[in-house]
Amino acid sequence: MNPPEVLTPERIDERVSAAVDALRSRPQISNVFLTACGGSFALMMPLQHVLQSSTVLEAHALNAREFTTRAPKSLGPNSLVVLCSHSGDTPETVEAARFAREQGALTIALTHELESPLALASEFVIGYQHGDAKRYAYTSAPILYRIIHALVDRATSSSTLAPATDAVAALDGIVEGLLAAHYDRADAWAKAHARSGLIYTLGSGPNYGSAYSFAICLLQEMLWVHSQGINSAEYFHGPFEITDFDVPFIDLLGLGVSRPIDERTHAFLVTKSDDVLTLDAAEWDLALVPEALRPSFAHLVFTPLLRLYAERLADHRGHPLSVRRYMWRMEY
Ligand SMILES: N[C@@H]1[C@@H](O)[C@H](O)[C@@H](COP(=O)(O)O)O[C@@H]1O
Repeated sequence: MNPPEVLTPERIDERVSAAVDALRSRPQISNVFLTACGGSFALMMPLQHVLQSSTVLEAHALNAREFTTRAPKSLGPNSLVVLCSHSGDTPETVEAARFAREQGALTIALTHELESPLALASEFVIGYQHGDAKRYAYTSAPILYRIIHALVDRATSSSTLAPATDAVAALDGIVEGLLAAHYDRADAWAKAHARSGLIYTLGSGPNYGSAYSFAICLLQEMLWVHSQGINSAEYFHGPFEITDFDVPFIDLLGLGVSRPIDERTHAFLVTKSDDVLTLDAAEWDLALVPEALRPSFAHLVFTPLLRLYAERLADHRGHPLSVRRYMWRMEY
């Protein structure tokens, strides 16, 4: 059997350049809507963080159905709408692209399926790599990261796209090194949690999306484990009351301005739960990533690292990540 066809880096880079040129030449961009569903929506959360913390652009990360239902009054020809759908046929995301174009917004969509309804509905379409033959640098999240830095540069007259692109080029080495280093730990954690019915995930700032997608996509959707992705900044405002010695948590510790949020939560958590898996970005070798970018870059590492833990969990539970009860199997 032939290996599945993978889009080449050159082809992806061409599409990224076309989208970057389009957002550079747009006469005005005053707001940005980052919209998708599920795991693809989670990819938008760190982008909103980058835009809000470094530009005066109004930036909104919204589920695609929320986006079309709210029909933001500020959406129009001065808007950029960034969409993502792996399949390219999630109806809510396709409808969001159509709606955005009707309002005159510039639409840039990422999808793995270049002939899909989303690709046809969007003005600029960028494909990405996926599956065993992928390079992490050419998967969806790092491509979005590059595009958002082009927008930061436009909005602030800075030059972050080149260092962000260089940082992304280092992603494969960073992720592969960490996957090898974490394999035994992930396997032991997964074996210990082969019967766990519930696992919470915690993260904040640009890493909240990684915690959220791990909870809703990997644990709930794919492994049928009860979960919630809790923003560490919200932990003391309700969720900490369920903490107990035998309640499992995965706690993501990020970098930069969000780290004190994570550290405060972590310090409390480990005194009350004996079952905390801590993944700490401060332990990684990020020498090839400029220091200023490391806080927002970390999510590009957390997501594939968490996937290793899910894959080991799937193996120990005898529950492949591909199994669904309802999704894609019936009308809903
Ligand atoms: N884990 C995700 C889900 O969260 C999402 O609802 C669905 C549609 O996603 P997409 O629009 O990216 O194809 O598929 C994936 O399995």
